[in-house]
Amino acid sequence: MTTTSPETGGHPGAPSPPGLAGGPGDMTAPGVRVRDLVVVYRTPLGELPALGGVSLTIEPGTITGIVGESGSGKSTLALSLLNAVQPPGRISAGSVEIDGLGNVLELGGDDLRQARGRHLGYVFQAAQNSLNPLKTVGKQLLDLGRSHGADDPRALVRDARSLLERMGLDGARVLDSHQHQLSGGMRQRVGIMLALVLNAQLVILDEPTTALDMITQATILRIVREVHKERGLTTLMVTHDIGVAAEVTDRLAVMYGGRVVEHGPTMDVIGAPSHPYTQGLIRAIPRLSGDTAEARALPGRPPTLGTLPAGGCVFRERCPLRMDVCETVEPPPVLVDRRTVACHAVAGARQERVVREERVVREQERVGREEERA
Ligand SMILES: Nc1ncnc2c1ncn2[C@@H]1O[C@H](COP(=O)(O)OP(=O)(O)OP(=O)(O)O)[C@@H](O)[C@H]1O
Repeated sequence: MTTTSPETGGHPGAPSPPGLAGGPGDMTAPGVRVRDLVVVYRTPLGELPALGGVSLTIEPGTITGIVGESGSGKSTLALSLLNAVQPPGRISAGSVEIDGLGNVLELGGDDLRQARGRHLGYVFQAAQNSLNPLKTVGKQLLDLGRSHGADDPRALVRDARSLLERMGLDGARVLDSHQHQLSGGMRQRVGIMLALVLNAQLVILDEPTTALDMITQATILRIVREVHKERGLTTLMVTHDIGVAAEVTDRLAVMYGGRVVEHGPTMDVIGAPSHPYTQGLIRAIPRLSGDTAEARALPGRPPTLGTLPAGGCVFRERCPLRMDVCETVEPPPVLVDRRTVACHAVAGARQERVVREERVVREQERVGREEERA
């Protein structure tokens, strides 16, 4: 994670600092609509897509988890929500509509800095290495507050201390410390504090608990949930750990090869995964699948930018349900049992079920008519 703004070099922070007009009390959790988002990275093989047309609706007030294997595009998607993809990457198509902001991909310069400052709080991967080594955490906090118009530094410090203490740290001591005086886990919690302290309404956390021991991880997840609820936020949490997502999120988006392959209520997705990739992910984690006798790793490897197939389904090489159509046609997301799933086999099975159910209804109607006539 990093809390460093790609644009300003400072913490991008979060909107609506204490005392700022239009503060958190006036705000509601924003919804986010990502449509047909394509992000490419320049490589020796040319520009290759890390996101291949992602569409995802994040409901206001939810904690949405983004899960998937390494390289599936989770961080690229999180960066895109802030219009913060950096070279050699480039957003080449699509839109990201955030309530109250509009399409963030059309914002630039000061508008974008303001948007990040006032509406979006985030912690990116490697946050533990992103603090300024020359300044205490407290000094950096005050700089952050000043650059975002917080008019009550004492309230800011009070809030920061309270957040740090809730995460099991000595708040006053941490604020007086320089980066080198803090462990990696402590710095990670400082990053989370900085993302939350200015009351952003949309908070994006990229792997907030990696490198933390289990107890600290559980504490952080509890705080994220509590603060989310207390402040009425919309929260997006990127994690490669589906167990973490199960504990804290309301909704889950599963990514593979730069696509969202399944998205729906967390309990539904984990309890009865639809997409063959999600099924494989869950089967590989006995404590989620309940199948403690047998953790079955997904066969094969996830694709890299260079090995992603140009057409058809990106998962087909590893898919037990592979059909001819998967070779050539990319499966569009379809609504199945309260969730969207991008899979020809799942869509086909759903279609067959619908046809069967329609046949049953027609048959019942026919019998009913005959009984009436008789
Ligand atoms: N700066 C870059 N230059 C070239 N390719 C990149 C760059 N950043 C990411 N990629 C590629 O884009 C794809 C998506 O990467 P991304 O970091 O978004 O995935 P991720 O799911 O967040 O992975 P991880 O869990 O390892 O962080 C990967 O194939 C990755 O190698």
